[in-house]
Amino acid sequence: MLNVIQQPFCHQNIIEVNDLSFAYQQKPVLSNLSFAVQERDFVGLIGSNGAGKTTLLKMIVGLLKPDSGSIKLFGEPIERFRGWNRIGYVPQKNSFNPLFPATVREVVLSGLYNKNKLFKRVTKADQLKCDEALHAMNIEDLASKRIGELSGGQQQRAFLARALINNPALLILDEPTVGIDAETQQGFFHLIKHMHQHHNITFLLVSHDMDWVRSYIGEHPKQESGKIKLYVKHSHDLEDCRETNLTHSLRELRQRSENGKASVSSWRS
Ligand SMILES: Nc1ncnc2c1ncn2[C@@H]1O[C@H](COP(=O)(O)OP(=O)(O)OP(=O)(O)O)[C@@H](O)[C@H]1O
Repeated sequence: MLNVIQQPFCHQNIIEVNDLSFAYQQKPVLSNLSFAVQERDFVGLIGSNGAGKTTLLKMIVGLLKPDSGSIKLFGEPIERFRGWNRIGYVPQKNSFNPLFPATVREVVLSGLYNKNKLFKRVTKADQLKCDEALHAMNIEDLASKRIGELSGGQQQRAFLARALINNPALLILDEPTVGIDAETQQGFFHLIKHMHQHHNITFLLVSHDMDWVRSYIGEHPKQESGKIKLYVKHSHDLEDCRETNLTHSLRELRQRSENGKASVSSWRS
């Protein structure tokens, strides 16, 4: 069983996994897993094929129920959690039939629909959020293409735009660079590093790219459980937390007074 990460005074745990176990038809995949992710951590989840990384992410986003143990999101037990628009999730790469009828715009807009909004009409404000997310990912020109016509890297950007449309505090990415070329991968890693360092986003990333994980997060895992290792990097030195937090509060205050809420256009800088 893992030790829970020590919490510094100024950051909240936004994911808490406690004593989690899961089996597929009696085949155990995760046993007694415990860890916490703090606001503004970048967590790399590393493990061999079949270690249970995707299964873990699916439980964290509510697609699978643990057999035992508990999950809290932003301090709320997952069973009562309603703030799903604070979480952006990009599942493992889907391969699309080129004839799949949805356009990039429709795919990105679908990030706005949770259970409550499923049948809601798309408003002008929704379209604007979509434009901003497409702009942030530099794929405005692809908006009316069918998603299946896009290259792997372009699809990845579209799914990231879908995850960003709600301006989430937490991004959960499952092997986001699989099947895309080395140059696009570098661009993608550069982008998420930038989001982590400058836009206060917390990341939970499954990746087999050990070179990148080591170079950004560090050589040594913070925790290990079963076949899963967690590499963790906070976005700034812990001793700077007090000052950094104050800056964030002021920025938030300013954003609130200027336009009510933060806009995804600030992703692009
Ligand atoms: N729907 C399912 N039904 C039965 N077994 C499953 C199902 N999904 C996954 N498994 C099994 O559970 C184990 C963990 O799978 P999971 O996809 O979580 O691993 P992973 O660490 O994400 O692997 P990879 O690195 O290959 O993506 C594997 O042995 C897999 O075969």
